[in-house]
Amino acid sequence: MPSWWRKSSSKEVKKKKGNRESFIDTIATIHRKLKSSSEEKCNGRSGGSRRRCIDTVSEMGSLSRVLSPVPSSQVSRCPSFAEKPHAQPLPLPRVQLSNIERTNSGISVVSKPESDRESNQLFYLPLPGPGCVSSREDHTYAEGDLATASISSDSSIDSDDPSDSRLLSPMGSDYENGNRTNINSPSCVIQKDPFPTVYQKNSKDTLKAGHLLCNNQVLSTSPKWKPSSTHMQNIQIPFHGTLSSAPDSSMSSPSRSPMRVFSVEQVRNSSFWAAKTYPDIASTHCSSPGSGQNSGHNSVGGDMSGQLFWQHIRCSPECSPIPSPRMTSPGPNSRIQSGAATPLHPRSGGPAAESPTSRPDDVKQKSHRLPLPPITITKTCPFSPSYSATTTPTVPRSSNRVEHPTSPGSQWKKGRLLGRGTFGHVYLGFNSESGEMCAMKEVTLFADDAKSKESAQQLGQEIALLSRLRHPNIVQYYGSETVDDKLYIYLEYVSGGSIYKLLQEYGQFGEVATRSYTQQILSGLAYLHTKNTVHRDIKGANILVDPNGRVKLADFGMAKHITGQSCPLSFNGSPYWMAPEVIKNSNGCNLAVDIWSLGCTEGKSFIRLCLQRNPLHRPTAAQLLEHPFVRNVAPLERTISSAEHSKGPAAMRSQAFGHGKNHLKLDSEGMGMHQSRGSKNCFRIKVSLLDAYSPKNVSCPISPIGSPLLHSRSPQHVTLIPIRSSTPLTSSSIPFQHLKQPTTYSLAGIGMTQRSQNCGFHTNGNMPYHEPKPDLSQGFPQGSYVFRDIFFPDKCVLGNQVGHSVPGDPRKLFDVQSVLADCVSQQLLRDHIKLNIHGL
Ligand SMILES: Nc1ncnc2c1ncn2[C@@H]1O[C@H](COP(=O)(O)OP(=O)(O)OP(=O)(O)O)[C@@H](O)[C@H]1O
Repeated sequence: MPSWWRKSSSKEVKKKKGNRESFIDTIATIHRKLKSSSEEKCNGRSGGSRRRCIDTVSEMGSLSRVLSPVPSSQVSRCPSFAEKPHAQPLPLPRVQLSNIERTNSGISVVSKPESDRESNQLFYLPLPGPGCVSSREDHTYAEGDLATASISSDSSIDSDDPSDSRLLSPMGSDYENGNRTNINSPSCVIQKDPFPTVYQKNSKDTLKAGHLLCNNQVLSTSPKWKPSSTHMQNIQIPFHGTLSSAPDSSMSSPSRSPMRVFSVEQVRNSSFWAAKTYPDIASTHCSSPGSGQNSGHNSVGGDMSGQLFWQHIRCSPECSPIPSPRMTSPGPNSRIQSGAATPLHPRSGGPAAESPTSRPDDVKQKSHRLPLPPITITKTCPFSPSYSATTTPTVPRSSNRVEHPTSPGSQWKKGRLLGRGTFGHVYLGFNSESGEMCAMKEVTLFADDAKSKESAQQLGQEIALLSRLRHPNIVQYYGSETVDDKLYIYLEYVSGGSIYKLLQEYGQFGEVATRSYTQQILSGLAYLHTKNTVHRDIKGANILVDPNGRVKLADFGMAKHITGQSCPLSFNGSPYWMAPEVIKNSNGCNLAVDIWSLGCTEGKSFIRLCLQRNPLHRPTAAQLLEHPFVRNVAPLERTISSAEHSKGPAAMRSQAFGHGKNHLKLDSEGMGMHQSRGSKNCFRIKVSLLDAYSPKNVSCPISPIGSPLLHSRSPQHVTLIPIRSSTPLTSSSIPFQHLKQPTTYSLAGIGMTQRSQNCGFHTNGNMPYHEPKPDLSQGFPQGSYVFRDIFFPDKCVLGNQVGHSVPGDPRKLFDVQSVLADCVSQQLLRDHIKLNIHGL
């Protein structure tokens, strides 16, 4: 070999190694900071606070331990197992035990230096230690864990990849699917704060931590929920071959989706990416063996020519005219290449395997196999490279489950691919010991990527934020760990997939679902905002649904904790959901940006409330929870449960009405305005959409999930005609203050003939309404759609009276208000509505 070549190669190796270390340093620094923060809290406490501190540390997620800045200490703790009299071997088959060493450290996996990787190594599988026991006392919302951990029998891949079902032009697809901005596209925007402050670390510390991490190769987090067993050990399992524990895709790098808005630096480098040659890609087929899955976000198969070819023939919604140089996902042909061997990434160091429990010669089984007992798995693939990745100390614990698992050796095994995101793939994780499931977000950390560090920062930010959140409408964070060059984030498994996917597969939602989802999203947002955290990427693809209809906000990669009134100006998120102030860089980011995004994502009923250009005019999430569209919405799961015990279809319809408190009353009163079928005592209200009177100057961003109510097929027909507006429409926005204006909507019913004195009210018994007097020449009078009763349910309108008192049965009027509110909500969904009531 020529000397110049050797020199060059040496430099290259050093460079790559340096990049790798630098990248891992970033992760390490993030984890160290989290740990440091936790330790500071701990040190500031004493006595009885100690336990609480431990809990806090545990609850903060494994991140603080995984990426401890002092990994050496963690490592040193591993052998201490011998000193622990309570240390007991795991109930694993003998064939395993011979190769397993245990420690009592709560620290997870530690592997040998890279130089030893080709030999049979011992590395520690993460098992929680006694000191990591979490009381989980404040796990208020843990009840949802089991509900969401249902097993999906669908062997196919659940992908939310918008590219799956669309043949769109790059721009068009981007627009319709709302994917994040393509850094290479003309519409790309600039992120002003590419590096969150919290992750701007001291370089020395970073280097130190990173070095240790590199030496150890594998570090894992402490579990968010740690088993309370007193026999927590780590296991050392001989390692054969590569440590690529989840080498499903050799191209899984933490690169971003082309549709995501990123930093200035990224944008600047876009030309670099566009012009760059991609030896890694060219030399590597991007396939996801066994995935059988829809194409990934930014996936194109194989080398660059393959990418271009695919884009030409398919134009994935996330495809950019300029293919992303950092394609992280298997190509679209991965579906038909299911089971095909995955070529190695030049640095993957070993053969890829889709599943850690898979045999290399049984690819199909890799992606579709059922969870097998540990002994079976072990015999099949006792120490496969990917086996380590599926082991984690992280054990989700719900309040209604045993806190002391019989076996402390809970191990996550990577299962089928659930979806692909910007940073990597998400797999189903199964704990064959406990039977639990989780979602494993896997990110390959290739340090030769100039942007990997930033990717790590973003992931670290997501981890840091998620670890502090606990709410039934937010995907629960379980923990994270770094295994070799892969980062795993363990999350609550939400088996229903995203709203986006559900809409794609099943079409529009009914009103009950829409209202329920909206209400739950708002609940999650309200909680999030109380934490001064803004999600910044609310959209259908990031809202998951469990089998019981419970909604979970997910993907906090763009989330940010803000201090003060607003966070530093940044441009993150998905353009078509972005609030105007974000786009205009006028006010930076604030909590209100999520409200705007919500208006773009759910139904249309909130659109005029949410999509107000002035963020100060937007109602808060808490205020929107009082909107009749979501107020009193019964949880879907409760509705289903109640329906099972109902006496007949009428009761079920009543249940399905959505007003948990009122639907029975409505039914008995014959006021089931949303029931147009079968209820003799009901009247129907029909809605017609007149495009000719569509509102003017109304910002109406296209949602990738569409509007469930725009093309309603629901038999529920509601018609309202706005007759007047106390606030003449002068702009596209409706100041929130105007919501306090008197009600000026209309609802005509049978026999409603009594006209009010000053508002054009008509009454029919207890049924208030307004005479429809649409000023069509003015367009849609938006102001008339916002009325006090929506937000002030205690102030009822009866006849021409506005007050708190409710003559007769208060529930009746409340029902009426609910009905009216529903109608107005419907009214908000349409550009123009025509009254057409049919009495029965
Ligand atoms: N907790 C979960 N349960 C079930 N499926 C999940 C879960 N988290 C993610 N997924 C699936 O994986 C896909 C990608 O996940 P996610 O969006 O979090 O990744 P990402 O890298 O942050 O993507 P992006 O930032 O581009 O939206 C989701 O669309 C969903 O299909």
